[in-house]
Amino acid sequence: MEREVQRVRQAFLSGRSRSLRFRLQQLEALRRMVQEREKDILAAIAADLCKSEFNAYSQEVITVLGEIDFMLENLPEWVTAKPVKKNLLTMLDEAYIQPQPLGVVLIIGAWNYPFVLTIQPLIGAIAAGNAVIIKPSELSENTAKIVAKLLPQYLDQDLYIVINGGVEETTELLKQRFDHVFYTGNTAVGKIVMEAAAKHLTPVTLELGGKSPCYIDKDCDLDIVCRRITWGKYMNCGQTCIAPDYILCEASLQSQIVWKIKETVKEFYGENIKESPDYERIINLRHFKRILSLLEGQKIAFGGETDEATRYIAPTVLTDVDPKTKVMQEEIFGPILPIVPVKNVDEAIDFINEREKPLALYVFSHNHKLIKRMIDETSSGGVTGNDVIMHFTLNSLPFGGVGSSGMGAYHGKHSFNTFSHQRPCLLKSLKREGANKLRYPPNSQSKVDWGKFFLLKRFNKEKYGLLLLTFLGIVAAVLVKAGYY
Ligand SMILES: NC(=O)c1ccc[n+]([C@@H]2O[C@H](COP(=O)([O-])OP(=O)(O)OC[C@H]3O[C@@H](n4cnc5c(N)ncnc54)[C@H](O)[C@@H]3O)[C@@H](O)[C@H]2O)c1
Ligand SMILES: CCCCCCCCCCCCCCCC=O
Repeated sequence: MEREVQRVRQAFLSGRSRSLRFRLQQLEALRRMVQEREKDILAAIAADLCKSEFNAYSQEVITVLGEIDFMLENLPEWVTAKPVKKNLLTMLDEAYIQPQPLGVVLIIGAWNYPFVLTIQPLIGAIAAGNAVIIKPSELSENTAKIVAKLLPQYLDQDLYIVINGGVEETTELLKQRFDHVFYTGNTAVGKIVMEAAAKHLTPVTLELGGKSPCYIDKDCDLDIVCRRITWGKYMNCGQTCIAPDYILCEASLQSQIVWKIKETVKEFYGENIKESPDYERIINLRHFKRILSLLEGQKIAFGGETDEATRYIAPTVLTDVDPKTKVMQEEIFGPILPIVPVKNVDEAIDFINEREKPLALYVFSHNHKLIKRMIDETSSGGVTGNDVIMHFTLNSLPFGGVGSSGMGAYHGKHSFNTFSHQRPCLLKSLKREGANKLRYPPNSQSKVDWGKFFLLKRFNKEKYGLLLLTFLGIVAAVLVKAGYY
């Protein structure tokens, strides 16, 4: 493992990943890979999650292609140095921020959307000029294999490598020194990743999970609300980090919600859900059994059917759920939707704030003020009002968690920033030494007074203020040079 990381570091030190031209070429090659090998990629995702080609394409491939195009379009502007405002003491100097690659980045992918959650961070890391070691999740083994097979056929083979394996390999990898670790997965492993990275003072991005609440106000169109929630909850069989985990609503709405979700499930997946090409399966037996254990002692309003051989769990809704029960203590990450009755929006806000900060928050209402209030008085990684999931699709929004749902963010420019160092640069001249005498010892009250004036004085009319300051600067420089201080 050490040798592999060393090889990638040597490739980074060669400097070839840094030029804009090279980054654009690699991103174009990645796009070609996705387009030319689309069938292989979709087949691998299907084998891992029993996902139809249509679903895999719209949930994973579109996002990846959109992200590459967005990078190609904007990268030339992002990589350029950005001049910054100056003060009087640096008026004649050059001051700018230069984004630079961090170095060698480790990306640990997740299994639930095994392609997009591995490749989208890779796009950001390449765009920022880094070398990358990619560790796909071994739970989605088919996608892991196809990623390891295809990437070297299209990308630089020393700068971007794939290492496959499980806990043992990840543990070994995490002993190495990286310049950034980007991990997507559960909170417990997130802590392990952060602890290992801390040994090298390596910064981390942790894309974790949590129980994302969904508040339904009584002032809303329940037909539409239930259709949107049904889509987001049962997509990928509930194995979505930002799936609505549970519903909070007034008790009087509960039976209507149950009925409308049940009808929508029929509309989406037909009478025989098992036969629907749009309904996925649970990734493995361990997760299947974990999800089933969450049903114990619950009132099942509909659903609950299971088949261990195919790891099928039907779309399920639970009513009058006691917040103290197991299903409300951990992230469900499966097709079970508990409804917890609350008295009103105040109680819903308290309920959310008494728990760990979730990755997403959903609130449905015609009342825009109520939505804004929910946003103001709670915290979560992201929010979608009057819909679910969709904030993930907008690459102008940073995607990430807060508190126990994660740290850092990515997508679009936010990925570029995550994988870049914003290097502050100030380039001075070796001339004009007179002005510098102001800060050299021996110090004096008049030097301090001039320093205060130059560095703290604010002028309303910036243009004229700056001219005046420049003039005063020259006077000060002449006085200092002439030995008046
Ligand atoms: N924020 C996001 O974008 C995002 C995306 C997908 C999933 N998630 C979260 O991920 C969670 C479910 O997925 P999961 O794959 O983490 O669940 P999981 O419990 O199936 O985790 C298994 C993964 O953890 C690794 N692992 C286990 N022990 C380890 C150790 N000691 N050292 C290193 N690695 C170890 C395994 O190798 C494997 O890859 C959910 O909480 C979900 O919300 C978040
Ligand atoms: C054919 C219509 C296209 C609709 C696009 C819908 C995109 C959904 C994207 C879902 C991706 C969710 C990733 C979540 C990451 C965490 O698990």
